[in-house]
Amino acid sequence: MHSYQVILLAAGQGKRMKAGRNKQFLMIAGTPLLIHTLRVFEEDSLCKEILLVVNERETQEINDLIRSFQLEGKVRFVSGGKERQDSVANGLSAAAQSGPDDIVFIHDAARPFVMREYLHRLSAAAFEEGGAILAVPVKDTVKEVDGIEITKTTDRSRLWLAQTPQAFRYSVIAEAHARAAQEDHIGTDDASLVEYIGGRVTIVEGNYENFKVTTPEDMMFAEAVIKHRLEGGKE
Ligand SMILES: Nc1ccn([C@@H]2O[C@H](COP(=O)(O)OP(=O)(O)OP(=O)(O)O)[C@@H](O)[C@H]2O)c(=O)n1
Ligand SMILES: C[C@](O)(CO)[C@H](O)COP(=O)(O)O
Repeated sequence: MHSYQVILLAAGQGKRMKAGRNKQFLMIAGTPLLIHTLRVFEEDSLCKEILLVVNERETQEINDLIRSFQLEGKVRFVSGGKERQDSVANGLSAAAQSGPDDIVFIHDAARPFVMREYLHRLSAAAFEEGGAILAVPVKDTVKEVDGIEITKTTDRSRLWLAQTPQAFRYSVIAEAHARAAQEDHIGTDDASLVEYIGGRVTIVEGNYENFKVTTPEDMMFAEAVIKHRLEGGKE
């Protein structure tokens, strides 16, 4: 079992949620979204430290929130950046004392339902392979389109939906972000930056409950997951 640090990303604006504020503060079953996610890592004995990346303007509010839930034990605050990739880069800078083979997780705080068993599988895979991500098989047929015209139907059997955490040996992800910054290369996830420099990233099959809370209907799905778990579904 390999311990890890997690760069927990919470410095976005939640624009697609249309809530007028950072979605991390929105309540799911009476508890803020961010607290649900923080709790997972606070309670995981393999998690050594939570590098919580936040918008500087929200630091005090988030710090007060964390203390009110007594979840400050492993948290170290990091300032977020303009884009998600910038926030990750700031998190990596804060983790710079890590050894080259230390495992770093990068996780969207907007994914509150990741389960501990998957975190442990991911850590082992990242240690063995250098990089690993949670992902789930596509369930729908996926089309490429031009405007409204379908130009291609992709081979679904080879398509997976990337989730987070995405886990890497520190040296691997640090090099990938350094090269991306040097070459102004932007990726929508961190695995793509490792792929960009020819690095190996593997898949650990996760589950569909680990979705990213992004748009208003996701709040309904989130409430349903909590209800299912309270009624005895697996934690
Ligand atoms: N500059 C940014 C942008 C995003 N994130 C974080 O990255 C995660 C995934 O991003 P997303 O779901 O897109 O969140 P937002 O950027 O807040 O959403 P939107 O794009 O709708 O504004 C979120 O937990 C978000 O807080 C971040 O830390 N720093
Ligand atoms: C990293 C990610 O969650 C993998 O699916 C996704 O790419 C984040 O996208 P976002 O637009 O920054 O939420």
